[in-house]
Amino acid sequence: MTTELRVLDPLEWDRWYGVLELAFGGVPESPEERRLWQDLTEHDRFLGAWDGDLCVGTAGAFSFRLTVPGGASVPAGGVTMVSVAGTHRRRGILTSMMRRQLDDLRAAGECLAVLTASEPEIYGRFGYGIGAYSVHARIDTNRVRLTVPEGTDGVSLRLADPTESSAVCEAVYAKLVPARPGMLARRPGWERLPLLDPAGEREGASPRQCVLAERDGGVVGFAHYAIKPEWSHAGSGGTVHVHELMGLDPLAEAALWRFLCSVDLTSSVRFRSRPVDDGWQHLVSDVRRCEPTIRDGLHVRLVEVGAALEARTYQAPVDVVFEVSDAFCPWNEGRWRLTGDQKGAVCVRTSDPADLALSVRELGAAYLGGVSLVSLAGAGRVRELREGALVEASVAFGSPVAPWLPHGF
Ligand SMILES: CC(=O)SCCNC(=O)CCNC(=O)[C@H](O)C(C)(C)COP(=O)(O)OP(=O)(O)OC[C@H]1O[C@@H](n2cnc3c(N)ncnc32)[C@H](O)[C@@H]1OP(=O)(O)O
Repeated sequence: MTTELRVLDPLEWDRWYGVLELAFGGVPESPEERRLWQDLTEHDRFLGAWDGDLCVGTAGAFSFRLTVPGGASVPAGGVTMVSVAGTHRRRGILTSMMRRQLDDLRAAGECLAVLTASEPEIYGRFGYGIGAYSVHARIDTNRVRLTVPEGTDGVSLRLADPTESSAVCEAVYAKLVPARPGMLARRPGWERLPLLDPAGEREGASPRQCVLAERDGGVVGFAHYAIKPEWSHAGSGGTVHVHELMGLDPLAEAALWRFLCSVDLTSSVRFRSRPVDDGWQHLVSDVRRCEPTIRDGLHVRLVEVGAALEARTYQAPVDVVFEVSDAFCPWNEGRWRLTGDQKGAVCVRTSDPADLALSVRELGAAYLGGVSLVSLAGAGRVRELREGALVEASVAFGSPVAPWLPHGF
């Protein structure tokens, strides 16, 4: 069998997307969700695998800008909509699409590729490491109390229509993007993503609601949420589902959490995909009862090791030589000397002896500062060849703010 890989023709989008839908189980998406993804498709960066006139594989890359430690906004290919038809699986089609895509990203000068995975096992072989994790939890508001910081009462709250308040919410979001590694600057059109609320997918919950946090006449935070009422003979026990919560400062965030934890006729607040260092954990009286669960979030691939390591800064001075292995992108293989600090970095090829040996996958995991090189070494994934180099590099790579990607793509 030969399959041909080619750039997606906009006229073929429906057939192409149908392959993706089927690979994910065949439940049709709502027309509004389908329309959103069609509008966001960057056709010249999306690929189809064709067996004759049959589409059998899909993959795309969005043109993102990703915040890296130090606050720079770095071009990154956002790998998405990857699928292979069930009739054609395990014949190397995914591998051929990943090959073409990474070559294309490199040619386009993007030193990073990122994705969220349907299954974490798929992408390690292509050099992706898990660079950001997220937390899911459920606050039992009958049992768990919230203690908010002094000054929280200075934040006022106002219910708003999610669509009408989109611009002010986006302004808050935009201010937060440079402050946290892993966040993506919104491209035009992406402001529609948080408003996506297909009626058929609410599972008994209300339409999306919005509360704005305000101070001194300005919006300092917002939450998007839905309420799922529940009644039994014992009374009410509804759930608040938090879809997004963003605050410009701790008081705004605390005011929003307090509001969500005190919605009448509800007894729990559920959320998925919050940062691992989120403030709510320190506001609640009983974190164990909230059953926090950690999950892989953003997978990171250094397409060009040198350029990627130069694009971020380092929280402590570092001068190390990495011996990098990268079977899938051999142009990265070999020794690289990284020298850097909080102001900037230089990463160049060297023939000096190596201090640390690792694969590009571990560099991807450590890149955003949320996974320490020491912990990777503890699993045997990083080898220290010069005493002291591991701690030096691990400290330098760390980020005071945990990396986080608030949404999938
Ligand atoms: C960023 C995103 O879009 S995530 C979405 C990913 N897509 C999905 O989950 C949809 C459902 N799954 C699929 O469509 C397909 O099974 C895919 C895309 C995951 C894999 O496509 P295939 O063409 O079968 O992969 P391919 O044949 O290139 O496999 C390459 C290797 O990866 C392995 N592999 C592929 N998929 C998986 C998997 N889900 N779990 C573990 N290993 C896998 C294969 O066994 C193969 O290993 P080998 O080289 O040692 O034999």
